[in-house]
Amino acid sequence: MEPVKVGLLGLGTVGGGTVTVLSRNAAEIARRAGRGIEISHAAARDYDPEHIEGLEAITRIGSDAFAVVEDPEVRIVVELIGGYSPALELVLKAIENGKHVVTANKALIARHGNEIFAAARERGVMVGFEAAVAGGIPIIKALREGLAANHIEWIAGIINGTGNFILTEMRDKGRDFADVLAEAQALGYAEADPTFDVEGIDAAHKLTILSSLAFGVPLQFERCFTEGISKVGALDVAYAAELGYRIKHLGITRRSEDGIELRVHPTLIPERRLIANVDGVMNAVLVKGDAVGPTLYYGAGAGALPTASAVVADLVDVTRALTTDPNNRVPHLAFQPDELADTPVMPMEAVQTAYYLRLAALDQPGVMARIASILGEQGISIEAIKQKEPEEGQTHVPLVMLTHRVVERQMNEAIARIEALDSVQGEVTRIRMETLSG
Ligand SMILES: NC(=O)C1=CN([C@@H]2O[C@H](COP(=O)(O)OP(=O)(O)OC[C@H]3O[C@@H](n4cnc5c(N)ncnc54)[C@H](O)[C@@H]3O)[C@@H](O)[C@H]2O)C=CC1
Ligand SMILES: N[C@@H](CC=O)C(=O)O
Ligand code: NA
Repeated sequence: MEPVKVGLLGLGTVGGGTVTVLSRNAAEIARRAGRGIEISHAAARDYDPEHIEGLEAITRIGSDAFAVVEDPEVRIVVELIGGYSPALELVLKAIENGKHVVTANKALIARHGNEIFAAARERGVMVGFEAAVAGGIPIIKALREGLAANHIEWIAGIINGTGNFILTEMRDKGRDFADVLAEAQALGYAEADPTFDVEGIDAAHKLTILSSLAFGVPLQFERCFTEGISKVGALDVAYAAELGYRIKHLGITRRSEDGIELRVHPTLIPERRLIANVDGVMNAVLVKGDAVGPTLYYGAGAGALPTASAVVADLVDVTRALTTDPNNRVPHLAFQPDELADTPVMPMEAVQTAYYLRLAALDQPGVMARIASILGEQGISIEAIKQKEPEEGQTHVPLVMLTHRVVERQMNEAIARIEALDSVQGEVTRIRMETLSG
């Protein structure tokens, strides 16, 4: 059978990796897919021909991405340019032209996926996006197919490689934040706008996708609570370690009677958990299903070849399913499109977690009692409290507390009241905690 013809948009980190994987493993991929998969037309604004293995196999390379989606020979368009525009217009045009799409663009799927999947359904084409979440880890496949028997209860994941790389290097080598971020950018891990990585926006895009796949709800990126890692300091990392915890940037989505939690924030987790020991650019996703129990998926979350592994796996899937009845394909969001539920996403104020708190207070009789009574009045019980040595020349001493679980609204109130005390200096640092056991 004739090889299936692919149009490739973008020849950067992931585009280059995709060319390489398709060329290196061409024979094995064809044995799996039932026919060869070849890039017949590529477009990129700029690329480095010296460093892309397999580039010579591409018949036509230009700079006009719209020419690729209009190319009648192309059956599958692979979008690897990133961003919202013109990626959205290109993907919609490809679908309109009856082409299948594969993309690694989580920003696009999280914000425009509902529209894209509706258009694809209408036209009877497939949209693959395995590379969009946790890079090379086949987590979308796992949720859509492998765990299809389960009522999924919650997911917690380290889903941004750049952020995990930064936290790991800062903790293990005492390196400076900006210096590690520059290295992540040089290695091709970071987003075009790296604030997406450090402020949790990229993780929120991915979590939005995971939540929809797990609970059968439409994509609702705008409802995701997002807090980044830029304020995580060396002091809190060290205090957390003394207490037996690691700080990880987690995406957490949980379903309960009250709705769906959808939140990305730095989180203290017990250091004995496997996921607490996932370091560097590696990602890990913990999924709790009612039948299977907890399952953990681990692998490289960013980088050329790991991400290309997911892009090419989607190409194989699409190739295998080219002739199938569109109604019998695996639904984009795991649940049949007419079966999506309208379970609400809970406001962060209504979410319950335990907390790590750090504050600076005057070392005087009665101060600790006052703080404890404010917490008590808000229904917050303290699990552990430690008074640290004051820094050289400081009048206030650091106090570190771990609390039991409480609704965020109560904690906001308690923090506001503690910060208003004359005996307390500056702001209270708060980091949410999860045991990830239930
Ligand atoms: N770098 C990584 O490790 C991962 C990236 N992704 C996603 O993959 C996508 C691509 O990311 P990278 O490869 O890192 O980006 P990149 O910046 O390395 O490459 C982008 C490529 O697209 C081209 N391009 C941009 N705008 C264009 C336009 N209007 N017309 C034609 N060409 C255009 C550029 O010239 C370049 O060749 C993004 O959506 C990103 O979020 C997903 C997982 C991992
Ligand atoms: N910038 C992202 C790339 C992969 O999705 C990350 O660092 O995880
Ligand atoms: Na993936």
